[in-house]
Amino acid sequence: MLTGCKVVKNVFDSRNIVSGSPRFLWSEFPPAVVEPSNCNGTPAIQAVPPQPPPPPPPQQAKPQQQPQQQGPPNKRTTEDFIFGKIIGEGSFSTVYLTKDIHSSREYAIKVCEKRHIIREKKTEYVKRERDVLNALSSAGAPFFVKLYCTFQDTDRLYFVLSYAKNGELLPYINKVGAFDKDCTRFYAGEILLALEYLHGLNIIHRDLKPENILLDDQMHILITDFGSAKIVNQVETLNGADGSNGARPRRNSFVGTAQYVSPELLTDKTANFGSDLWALGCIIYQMVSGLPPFRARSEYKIFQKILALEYEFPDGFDADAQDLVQKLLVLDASERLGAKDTNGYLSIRSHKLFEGLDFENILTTKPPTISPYLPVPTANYRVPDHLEPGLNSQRLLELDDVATTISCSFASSPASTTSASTTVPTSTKGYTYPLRDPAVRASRLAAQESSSPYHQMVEGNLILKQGIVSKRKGLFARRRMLMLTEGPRLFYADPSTMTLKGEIPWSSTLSTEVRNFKIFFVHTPNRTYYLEESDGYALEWCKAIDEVKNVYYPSTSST
Ligand SMILES: Nc1ncnc2c1ncn2[C@@H]1O[C@H](COP(=O)(O)OP(=O)(O)OP(=O)(O)O)[C@@H](O)[C@H]1O
Repeated sequence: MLTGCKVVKNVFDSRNIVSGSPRFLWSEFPPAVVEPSNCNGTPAIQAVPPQPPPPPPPQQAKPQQQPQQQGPPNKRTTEDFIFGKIIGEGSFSTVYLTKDIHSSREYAIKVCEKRHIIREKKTEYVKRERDVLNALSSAGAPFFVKLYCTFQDTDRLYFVLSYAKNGELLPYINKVGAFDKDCTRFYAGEILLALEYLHGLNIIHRDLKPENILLDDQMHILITDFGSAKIVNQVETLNGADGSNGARPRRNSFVGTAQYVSPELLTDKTANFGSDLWALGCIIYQMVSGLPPFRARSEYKIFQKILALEYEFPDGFDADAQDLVQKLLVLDASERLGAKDTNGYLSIRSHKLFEGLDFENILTTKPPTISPYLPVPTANYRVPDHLEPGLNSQRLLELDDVATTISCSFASSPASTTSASTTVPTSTKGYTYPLRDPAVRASRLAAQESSSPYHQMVEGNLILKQGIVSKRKGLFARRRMLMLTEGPRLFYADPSTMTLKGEIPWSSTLSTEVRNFKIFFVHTPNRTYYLEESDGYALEWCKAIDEVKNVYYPSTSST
């Protein structure tokens, strides 16, 4: 069993951590997490008789109606906070951004409906989350969401938590596709230190995944979701005598986290500290490659792959990261790297992947900007010096027309994106986009309808440019037919199965970036699409997309 992390504790004890000193903040609130029963004399969670539909979410407190106080009250209520936007929703909770009216500090308040908790039998889950957060917050643990206090009213429980301003880690991985090595090193390092700390307090998280790793305003991690956690004092088993044992009943119902579950949880229904290290291995793999290592269409198949240790490293996977992942994704938990360390995870810390990372000062280190990992191009890129393959003269004429029309730079408002008939903006100068002659456009549309197998997939819009590209997510690439149409729309389909796979969402902020002759990016607010055109026509794609953008979003286009 892995215990103790003296080195880490010493480091952390010596500083004020993350967003403000926990001691200072605690002094503003009840000195320890207030047991709900202390707040207003009623038990934390109790059965309530059936009632009318639950009341609406907490209303904004009205500071001006508050009685004058000498500092904040000892017992908190919703009146002490201004409730702002919803920042997240769990299966039985809603998380609000709030502001403490006394200190003006921002907090995330997790609101749980008691009736829902009881109906869903989540009482143990909620209690465990409170207990673990309390233990961590009392210890002043960095890298974790802090629980400042809890309170309740008749219908709800309230957890006042530190606000992780930058949300979850997962969208950051998805946005860039895969982290570069600096980012992987940094975030893997912080997660490792968090686990050292957690395990040093004899707590196993048991549900570590990128969705449960939040980011504060400085982009340092704040781990959350301790409903599945376990404070270890004896044998850690998920299956207690009563069949519930306080653990989330997930043996047959892993909710979206099957990818990170350790083999021992599947075989023995036991979790140990090494189970979190397994999850760390999965997360490092995902940061480097873009996807978790064990993937399949069903949970059952994912479990089979986990038990068979069936996963692969895609081309371009960093060698140091690969070595560490291989040492963490080991079926026998006692053989995982770090499992035999008695003084923190020193063997993991000294792994080559972490070379150069200043663990001791990581909290005061500015996290690296999250940047995509760009595999070194392997092929020779040539400057295209002839016409685009596959384009016949008819198609070229179409593009000519598009370019001519666009160069008129008429002022049209962004069109709706539903169908060809409604998406053709009319120029104020008498031109019709995309072809000057509506009759020509109509005949090309008719030709497309009768000859293009993609006509339905693009919802009947006229295809302005299409071609095979490799669409990458991290280190994984898929062959796709990319189609730029009126609308504007950017569809992609699987050319072998002839199925529509998705669409790159257009908005005024969509932009392109050419990386080299083959590789280009399409940036959208939530994701950067990494596309590779194997014949070297990346620039042509960007030009076409930019030109179409000029037409539909003339005021936001830079050219
Ligand atoms: N302290 C916080 N700061 C910022 N966002 C948060 C915070 N806590 C939770 N969230 C956001 O709210 C969402 C819901 O969180 P919550 O803890 O209620 O549920 P969950 O753990 O994601 O789901 P479940 O309880 O069903 O497993 C999270 O996914 C997260 O994005």
